[in-house]
Amino acid sequence: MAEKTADETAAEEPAGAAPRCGFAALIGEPNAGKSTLLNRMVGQKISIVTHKVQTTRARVRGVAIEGAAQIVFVDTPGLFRPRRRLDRAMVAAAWAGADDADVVCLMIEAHRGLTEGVEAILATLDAHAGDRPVALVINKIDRMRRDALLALTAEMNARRAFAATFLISAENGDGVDDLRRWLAGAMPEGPWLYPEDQIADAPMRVIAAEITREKLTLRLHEELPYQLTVETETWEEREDGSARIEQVVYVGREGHKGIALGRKGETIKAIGSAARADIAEALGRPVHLFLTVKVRPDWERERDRYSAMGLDFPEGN
Ligand SMILES: Nc1nc2c(ncn2[C@@H]2O[C@H](COP(=O)(O)OP(=O)(O)OP(=O)(O)O)[C@@H](O)[C@H]2O)c(=O)[nH]1
Repeated sequence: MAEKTADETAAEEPAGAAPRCGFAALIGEPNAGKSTLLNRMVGQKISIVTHKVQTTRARVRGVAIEGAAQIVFVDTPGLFRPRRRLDRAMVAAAWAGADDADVVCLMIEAHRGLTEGVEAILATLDAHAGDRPVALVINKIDRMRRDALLALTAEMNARRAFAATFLISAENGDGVDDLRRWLAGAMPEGPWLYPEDQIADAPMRVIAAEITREKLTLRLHEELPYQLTVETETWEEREDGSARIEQVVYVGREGHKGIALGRKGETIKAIGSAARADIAEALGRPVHLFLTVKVRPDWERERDRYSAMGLDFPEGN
């Protein structure tokens, strides 16, 4: 038997190709399908998906492995015209994610095409992308005819030269493997950043809060769309292997507290049990979840609320 070389003993990656590893950012308007795509590529639910816009608040990352490459995704909040302070923090976080990445994917919705919002992103994109490759990802192709898709591909590429264009459906998986393979090839050569079994690096407390917020958003629909945030306050590992978690739901107004609690606390109870089930599944062990609803009219102006969501606090008014 031939003697082992240093390379063979060190590398966990598949033999043959040199290991690659880098960062990829998905940018796009709210609701483009970034979280759905990320969940599909990464294969685990780490960023919440709802029919609502602007659901991604924390900069949650996931890692996909493709052959000898590891792709670290920065899941960015949707990009839109900022109006409030929180909006500005989210937009700044999205661009910061793009600035950190080796490859940027601009995701648009097939049936909406080149919207004003996409135009606004294109106007800022070059300043952020520099020389790095930018791929165009046209999502939701299940909602559009093939000839119209080809026309949109041509229109977008006439507007800007993209390194590659992918026609995908994040929902049913069409085209996603091609995109992942291309991203893998675009990653710089270098050692892997994460061991293979560690695929989400968002702290579990943040993921647990995101899960509860997803349940609140699903249950409360139009009643309280963005004026709430969830924080994990305490997390206690218990001897029997379960976790005891206390979370606070911050709402903006007294009236919203009543909506979140529901009659005789039924709403928050249902939300709590749905969230508990998902958190227990994500953790792989039993969870005791305690939710409290608090009114905090100024939470959008408080620095601590931002750092709890993994966002920088924007200066100014
Ligand atoms: N028909 C169709 N719907 C999709 C597809 N991908 C995502 N969606 C839906 O589009 C909606 C938004 O998807 P998300 O993944 O939450 O979008 P996002 O870009 O992460 O949204 P923000 O977090 O608000 O920025 C959800 O209702 C998805 O089910 C797709 O390929 N086809």
